[in-house]
Amino acid sequence: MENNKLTIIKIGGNVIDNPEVLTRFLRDFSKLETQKILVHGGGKVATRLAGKLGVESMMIEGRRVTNEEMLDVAIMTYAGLCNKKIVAQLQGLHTSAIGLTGADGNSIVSQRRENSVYDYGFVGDITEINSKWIKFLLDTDTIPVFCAITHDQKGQLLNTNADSIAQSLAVGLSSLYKTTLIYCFEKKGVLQNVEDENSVIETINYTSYQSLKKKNIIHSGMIPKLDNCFEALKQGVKNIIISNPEIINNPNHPHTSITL
Ligand SMILES: Nc1ncnc2c1ncn2[C@@H]1O[C@H](COP(=O)(O)OP(=O)(O)O)[C@@H](O)[C@H]1O
Ligand SMILES: CC(=O)N[C@@H](CCC(=O)OP(=O)(O)O)C(=O)O
Repeated sequence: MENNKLTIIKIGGNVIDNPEVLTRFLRDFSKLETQKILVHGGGKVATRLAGKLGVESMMIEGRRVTNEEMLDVAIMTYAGLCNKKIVAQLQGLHTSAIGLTGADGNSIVSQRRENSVYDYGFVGDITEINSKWIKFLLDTDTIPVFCAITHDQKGQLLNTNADSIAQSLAVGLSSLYKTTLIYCFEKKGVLQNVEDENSVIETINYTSYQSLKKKNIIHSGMIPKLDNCFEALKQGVKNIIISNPEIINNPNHPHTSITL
């Protein structure tokens, strides 16, 4: 185990929602020979369960509007169903994993988003990462598995985008570890043409990002993801990759590297 290297991987809803892809990913993830943290979303699962419970889903600019009922659905889905299934599979792979919300161990503190044009409800923006406690877990060979729920230190849980959680963890831990941040989703990387899997853009810097956005080559969920990448780079994270889960056991697999 390389103790000064840390790999933070975020998996999106389309990976979580496909049991075969998830199982294969977790098997490869468990074999990674660096320290590691897993962050997962599950937006698609939450939307589906909310529908079954008669709770309407609304997204604005890639973020879920979260009223009290939707917050309950988010907590049940992310902190319960998705998180515990992943942790159980990791235990089955003989790794020691612990499933966490930001409230557990006071690991991720956020504040309710107030100064926005829209009222997102119970949505939190991250203000602090408890790096010392997370390092303690890593030092005892425990793999933290974070879901998309944080807390405000006043007793309130908040829904927080999983891409932002991965970004903040990478920023908070990059002074302690040589940190690599990998966003895994269903495509091989950021694509020149979303319909063509083989059009992976190898490198994106801030200038090319602006131009790709203007041409609408990059849109919807990819915009907040890349905003998170550039924020992480600005705050000292050195290595950021976007690809699909196959990147974990094959570094030569196509992927997009994000640079400043
Ligand atoms: N140029 C692009 N290359 C790849 N995906 C893109 C691009 N532009 C927009 N997208 C969209 O971004 C989505 C990924 O964002 P999101 O759904 O938030 O990811 P995640 O599954 O990690 O939560 C893809 O499903 C795709 O539809
Ligand atoms: C505030 C906000 O938008 N939270 C997200 C958290 C889940 C998430 O990020 O899931 P994916 O990574 O699968 O999209 C949501 O409820 O959809």
